[in-house]
Amino acid sequence: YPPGPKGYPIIGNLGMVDHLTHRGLASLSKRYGGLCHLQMGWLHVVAVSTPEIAREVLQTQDAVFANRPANVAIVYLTYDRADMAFANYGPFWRQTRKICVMKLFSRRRAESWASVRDEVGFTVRQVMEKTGVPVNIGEQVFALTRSITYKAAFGSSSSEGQEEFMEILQEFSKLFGAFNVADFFPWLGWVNARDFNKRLAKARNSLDGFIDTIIDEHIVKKNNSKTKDEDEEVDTDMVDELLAFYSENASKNDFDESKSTVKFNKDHIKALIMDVMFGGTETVASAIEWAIAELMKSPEDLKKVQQELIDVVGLNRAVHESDLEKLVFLKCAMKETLRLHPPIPLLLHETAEDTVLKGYRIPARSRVMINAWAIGRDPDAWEDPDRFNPSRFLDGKAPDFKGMDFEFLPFGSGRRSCPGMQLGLYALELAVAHLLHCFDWELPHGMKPAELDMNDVFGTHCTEGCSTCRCANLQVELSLLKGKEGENGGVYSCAVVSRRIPFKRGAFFICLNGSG
Ligand code: HEM
Repeated sequence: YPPGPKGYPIIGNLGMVDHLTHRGLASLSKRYGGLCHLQMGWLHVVAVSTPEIAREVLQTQDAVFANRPANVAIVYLTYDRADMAFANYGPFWRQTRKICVMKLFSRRRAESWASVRDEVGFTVRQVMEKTGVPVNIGEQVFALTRSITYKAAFGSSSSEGQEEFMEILQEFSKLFGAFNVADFFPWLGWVNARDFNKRLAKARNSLDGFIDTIIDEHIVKKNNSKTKDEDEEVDTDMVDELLAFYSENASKNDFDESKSTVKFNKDHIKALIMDVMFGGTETVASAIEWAIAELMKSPEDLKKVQQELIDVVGLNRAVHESDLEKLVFLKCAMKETLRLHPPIPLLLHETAEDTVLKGYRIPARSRVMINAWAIGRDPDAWEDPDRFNPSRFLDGKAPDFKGMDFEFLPFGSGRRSCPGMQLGLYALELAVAHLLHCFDWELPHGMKPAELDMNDVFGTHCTEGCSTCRCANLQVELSLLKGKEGENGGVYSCAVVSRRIPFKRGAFFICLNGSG
């Protein structure tokens, strides 16, 4: 195996589970090199932290590394990987991805969504009402991207039910990241199986209850519009698009590239909608928030972006989509933000078979974590890597994020790269352009740019706080594995959960003390 810290018998490096973050793995790579191996129970974990090895994984041996790892909760909550993000590489994934890229994620389609424009306009009006008082940009933009994806999925006029849906998503994200012994020791699956499985079933039932009704309403609408006028143009949402492929009894095993037809059942539609909600909400919100934070910290660059907006758009009208292509410096600032703060800092892949990488053995079903965050700050690839400097992208030879430059991977590269890139960039650029064009910003309470806290928290940023972990930023959830509730010596699993970030990756730990 590649070099890595020595582990204990049976549990291996499970005690280092808190190192499975972009920062933790970057620090291990300083010690063990760009390819590092950890043994987490039965699970082999391989971390990749250099552009050169990333190229080998995402390009040279792309097919071997193109599966996705999934834990017990993910398999159950995605209807046995009936979605695109967690489906393993194969005919089902290939055909589903083709349809999603053509029908759901194209830039042309995004631009036709009134929802992006309307929601950005709504956010601007909300900020306007708060002129003179501090605005919580993070909360504001998370609400924005939540609304964009919700309306794009279910219909542009509906915000009814959004809160209920977000609560369901929140429970999903807690379960995706909850510590489950079976993920590390499959033969210990019985330890907390009953309670955990009950929670999983409850969460999936809530989603079924919510989306099945929406799908049924869409089917009725589709049948009615057929009887009215076949050629009439109707405003379609993602459910409408996917229903064009609907067949009640479709099965994943029907997917065969020799057949030209593709059929989805309700589970596929639900799982694909969840991909969009998880993939497209927090990623874009986090990028907008970091972009504003970095520009607040760098007033010279902020001034340049605002001057460009004045030159291109003027001050007598709002920014329009067609302006975006001309906003060269703004685009550079967005690239620089994604370099320093990739919203998905670790690309999670899994090997389909045994392979050899840089002379080391990598077994089948290894979890491969490509550290896009560390690679974006690699001192061999970037000059002054930790400095926010959008001008570095003015040079035509600067790396691009389209997937061919392995030192810059905010959207990944190769087969599993982000299919929502165009859509994500569109929402990101439009939102930042509007916020900087409509308002002058300053830090609250006389704070100086140098005092701005630019630390990040891996995976979760809880807005609720929690007394249990004595840390105001994290909300943790304990579930009793052994012993009595509240008594010392009881063994708990303790998952860091969050209200804000739907996709939590790996930041969990075990408490061995009943008092918490
Ligand atoms: C700034 C915005 C975004 C960023 C930085 C981003 C980044 C990423 C990254 C890094 C991956 C994984 C690539 C890999 O494993 O190699 C990914 C996958 C994915 N993204 Fe995005 N994303 C963004 C926006 C979106 C949007 C708006 C959508 C949908 C509406 C979306 C849907 C997906 C899906 C479905 C996948 C899984 C693809 C697959 O496994 O085949 N993303 N994204």
